[in-house]
Amino acid sequence: MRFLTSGESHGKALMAILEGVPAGLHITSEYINKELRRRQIGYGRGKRMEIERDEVEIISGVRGGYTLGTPIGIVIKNRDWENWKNVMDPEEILEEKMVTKPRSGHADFAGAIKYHFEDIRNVLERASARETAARVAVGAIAKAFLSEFGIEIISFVEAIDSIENRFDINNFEWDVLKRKAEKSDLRMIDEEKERQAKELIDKAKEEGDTLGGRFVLLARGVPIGLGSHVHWDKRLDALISHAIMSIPSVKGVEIGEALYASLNKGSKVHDEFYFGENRLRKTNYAGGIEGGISNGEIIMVRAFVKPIPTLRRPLKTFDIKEKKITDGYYERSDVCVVPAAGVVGESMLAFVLAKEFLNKFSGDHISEIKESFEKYKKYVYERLGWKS
Ligand SMILES: Cc1cc2nc3c(=O)[nH]c(=O)nc-3n(C[C@H](O)[C@H](O)[C@H](O)COP(=O)(O)O)c2cc1C
Ligand SMILES: C=C(O[C@@H]1CC(C(=O)O)=C[C@@H](OP(=O)(O)O)[C@H]1O)C(=O)O
Repeated sequence: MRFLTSGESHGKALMAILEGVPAGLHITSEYINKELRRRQIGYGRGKRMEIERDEVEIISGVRGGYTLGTPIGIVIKNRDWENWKNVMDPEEILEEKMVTKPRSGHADFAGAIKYHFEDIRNVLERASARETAARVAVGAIAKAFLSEFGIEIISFVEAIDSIENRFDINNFEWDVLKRKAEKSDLRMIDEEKERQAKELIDKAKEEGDTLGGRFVLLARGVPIGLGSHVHWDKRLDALISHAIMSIPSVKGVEIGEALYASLNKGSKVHDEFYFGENRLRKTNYAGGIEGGISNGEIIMVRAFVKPIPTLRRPLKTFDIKEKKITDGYYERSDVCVVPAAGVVGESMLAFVLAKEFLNKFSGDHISEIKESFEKYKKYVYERLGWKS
């Protein structure tokens, strides 16, 4: 399974092609649109989200609501295109809106030098996280695939602008957590902490500043055996880290309780075996992956999101045309995108897990894959002496 996206932030549309989805998977645009909506609603977003109302058009690969096993093509229109078509027309630039002042923290500076551009817009349009809308559409399809096999992914915001408030992987209820995250526009699970975080976001906005934070991804139902120890590029933790790190503004990825593990003795952090009912561990500090292979426990990923680069009170910049240090520029911007980044994170994790699942249980039609999965499940239960 693989996908590509294309599209500029203020261009006509975003596109994605997802290849390798087996035939027979039920997909509707209504279902994908719900996921797109989840990415858009999030406390701390700016004016652009008031313009966009992301909806997918399925172009290919699906017929009568079921996948054909052919590449799936999707398009999401940019409503803002109407306001930018003179600037962004692919054939002719009808209105100059040259950007020559790079924002620290964005791709502006390095991109303009690398690609020999005088206009930074040629870089920022594609570096923009607008592209993540297409990833969420792809991720929705990956999630639909995983759910056929009882695999579910959720996310929540752990903290905004704070090292406090670390979630305890060994003590939580899945359904409660999911319900709380879904009902909140900051996707936090503790009402009081969320109230405080919103105050921080409001204050940052007032001050013309921005904020980062952390989100957590959890995947349950992942069978033992996705990924592999045999090569560096097959290790599941490495594949997941790559995918999550590729989300604009994510600067750190932690699998399981990596920080805690680095600070404690082995006897405190390794998940000792015991014989339970369909479970062999009491704890899950490893976050569901050992030796690059899923071990049947919940997969846990924590991502560290930096503050948004575009500041209403901009930092000093280096004007690449004038070749001098000067005041930065500001048009508009989000203030905090941790909730949205979490939803993108779900999509990226879903894609990696679906891909690895298909590597292990391949087949051209969902029914073939189900057969192979059921056979493997039976084998695992027998090996472990569990009741089915
Ligand atoms: C959903 C989402 C929305 C974003 N919105 C903005 C924004 O409004 N302004 C901005 O400067 N950066 C925004 N970013 C972050 C930049 O895209 C990102 O910092 C930039 O591409 C540089 O990449 P890097 O932070 O990974 O180095 C957003 C990121 C995400 C995930
Ligand atoms: C459009 C989206 O995010 C955008 C990501 C982004 C950036 O620089 O990354 C900059 C902003 O766009 P604009 O410059 O048009 O205000 C965000 O709104 C989106 O998430 O759909």
